[in-house]
Amino acid sequence: MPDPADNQPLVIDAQGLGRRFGDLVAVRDVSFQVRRSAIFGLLGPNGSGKSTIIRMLLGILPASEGTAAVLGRDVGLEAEQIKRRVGYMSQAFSLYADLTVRENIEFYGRVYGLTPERIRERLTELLELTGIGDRVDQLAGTLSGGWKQRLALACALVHEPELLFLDEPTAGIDPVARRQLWDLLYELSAQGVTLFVTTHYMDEAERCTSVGYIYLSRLLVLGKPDELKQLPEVTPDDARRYELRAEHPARLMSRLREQEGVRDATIFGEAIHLLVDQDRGPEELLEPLGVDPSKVEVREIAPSLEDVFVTLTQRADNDSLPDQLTEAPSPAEEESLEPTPPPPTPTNGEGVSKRVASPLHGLWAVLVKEFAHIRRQPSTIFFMLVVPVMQTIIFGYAINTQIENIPLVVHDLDGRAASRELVARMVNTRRFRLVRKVTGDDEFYQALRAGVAQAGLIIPPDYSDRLIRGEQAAVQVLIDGSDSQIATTARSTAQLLGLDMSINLARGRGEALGVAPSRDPTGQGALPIDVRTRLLYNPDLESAYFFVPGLVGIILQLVTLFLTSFAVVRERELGTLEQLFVTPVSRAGLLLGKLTPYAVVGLFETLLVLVVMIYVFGVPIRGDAVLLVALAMLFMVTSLGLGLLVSTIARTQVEAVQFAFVVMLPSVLLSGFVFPRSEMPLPIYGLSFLIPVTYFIEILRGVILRGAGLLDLIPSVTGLVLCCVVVLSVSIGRFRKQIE
Ligand SMILES: Nc1ncnc2c1ncn2[C@@H]1O[C@H](COP(=O)(O)OP(=O)(O)OP(=O)(O)O)[C@@H](O)[C@H]1O
Repeated sequence: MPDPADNQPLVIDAQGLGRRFGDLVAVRDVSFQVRRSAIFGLLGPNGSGKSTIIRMLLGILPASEGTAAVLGRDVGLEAEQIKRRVGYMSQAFSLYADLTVRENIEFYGRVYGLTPERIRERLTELLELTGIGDRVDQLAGTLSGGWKQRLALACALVHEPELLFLDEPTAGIDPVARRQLWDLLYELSAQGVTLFVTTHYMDEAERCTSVGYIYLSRLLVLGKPDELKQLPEVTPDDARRYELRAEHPARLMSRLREQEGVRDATIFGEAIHLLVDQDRGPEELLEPLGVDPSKVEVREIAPSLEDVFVTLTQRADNDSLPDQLTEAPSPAEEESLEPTPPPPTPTNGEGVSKRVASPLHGLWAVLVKEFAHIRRQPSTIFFMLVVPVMQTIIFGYAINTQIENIPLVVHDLDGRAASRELVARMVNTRRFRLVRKVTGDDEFYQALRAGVAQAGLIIPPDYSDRLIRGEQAAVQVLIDGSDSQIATTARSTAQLLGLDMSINLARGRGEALGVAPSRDPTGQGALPIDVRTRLLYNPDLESAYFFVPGLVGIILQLVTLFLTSFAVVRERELGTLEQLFVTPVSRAGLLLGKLTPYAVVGLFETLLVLVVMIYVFGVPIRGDAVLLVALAMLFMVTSLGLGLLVSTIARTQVEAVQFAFVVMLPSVLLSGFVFPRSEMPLPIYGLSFLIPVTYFIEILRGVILRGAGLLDLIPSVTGLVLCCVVVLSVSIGRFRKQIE
């Protein structure tokens, strides 16, 4: 009689599905169909490919071969549309342990776009359905295994899916909880929900309307449980199946296996299932073994599903991998309910080293294990090799504490040979590098405020005239005092140069030609050239002025980078990210939702650090504080992007720390935070332009110390905007709603 269920529409249609992970074939040419309201059970031993099939059907893992349609849509092309209509309960507990039962359900309700009212209704319905109402305010992490599964089921059902995937829903829970969960599944099936369940338990397979058995990545058999039991290859016409109950079944089974006519003997609980030639009765088999038939309960039986799978597995082994698997236990044996007797304990200490434990006992074992960990974790090797090389290069090559090339702006109002010589002498000291010649005061001060120059030379219009007249000529050297190290060098170099030129002049002209020595305005004898230095912005040369603003940038980057990369990687490790991937939450929604809280935290952190800077270190903000906070936000977004980038590379939290450290190292050492960038060799100096915090430190020092405005900061702001765009595009581009 045709089964009405066969007329139901197709819900899953998989054709030739395959998936490879490198050389490993996890799923090979799997085809099957599931119709509406069915409870489809996918069985198979560990690692046979069940979870991989579910992930492909959910669209979170691309198939290497074949196609699949779920609810009439192609999983490869229309995964997002499918996600609204399916639910998924993953193998591991993947809910938020630090949220309560209610909060978890509400969260998933929101993710699926339910209105607050509908969420309230669904919460009540789901609490009732799963019976978890008493624990609604308990933290999910503190629930016992069975209750966790019910909560996971409630979350998977919040949006009333038409199709529900359950990956080993009853693994690790007690028999009563298992039964209760299955009662729930029946109820759902009666309501028209299609269920796709993977399991290891044969009794659960018996409860399914149709089952597939997957072994070594291939689907061995597919059908309704009753049909499968009638497969001719399971019980051939010339054979019979019997169940035998006797004392010591395990011992009896191995003896029976050696009997002629016995095709198969397997333990099922306390009984033995025998497949024997039709012309051999069980009594005939027991007699030669000296077993009293009256002490053995015998009955003819139909094959169970387990018999079906055991038989088919053995056939598959014989057909395809005769040598490879002859010694491996079959899956049915592994899953047999008969407890395997423990290996005999050596009573006289046989096999155990009798040597007295040395103080270094176990060292070798631990060493071997640790090397294996290191070898298997490529990020550790990268970290161990790349970081020291980076450090060595930076410390040995890039960091030069000798100060040279201080950028100099010159405002030469005289413009004649003597003034040009002064400029040339300054540059020849190699301490200064002429970056700009200006013609107006505004331009001169702007160059210093914008940080283009750290020293400025003003030569008065009468410089040459005074020298010719033998009067003292004064020039002014203005020095940016923010970096006390640079400022001190600039000041002493300028003063020494003035002295040196004066002596030469005095010697060369005054003494030799008998010209009277230079005089100062009061008519007193004086040095011919008076170099007057003045420190701007930080006249007392407080080192806090230099370091603290830079520290604000470094701290902001450190905290946001670590928090963000951890936030994403932790979810990946816990499995909650996979759970989120199967929901219709958009990539932008997921990312913004994850990053915004950290942006808010970062904003408060910025304000806090600035307050500490002003009131604890006494470094006031000379410029516009609003501009500063706005640019700090821009930097923070970049930093969050960097965190996200790290999280797309790192698989574990340990890796996240390592990668974040790799990002932080150049940020601290090459950004100009401690060591002046102008002193770095050209390639490293060029590299420092790729580091976002370089621009932010320039901005911080500009606004805080020199009162720079937006126009002064255009180069740094442009650099930061570019970094932000690049970092965000790369990290968002790399972040996929898929398991890689
Ligand atoms: N992301 C991955 N990278 C590499 N190999 C993987 C990945 N995911 C799964 N595999 C491998 O693919 C094979 C099938 O794994 P899968 O998790 O689908 O098996 P399973 O039948 O669900 O097993 P279990 O019952 O233990 O969950 C296994 O050998 C597994 O190690």
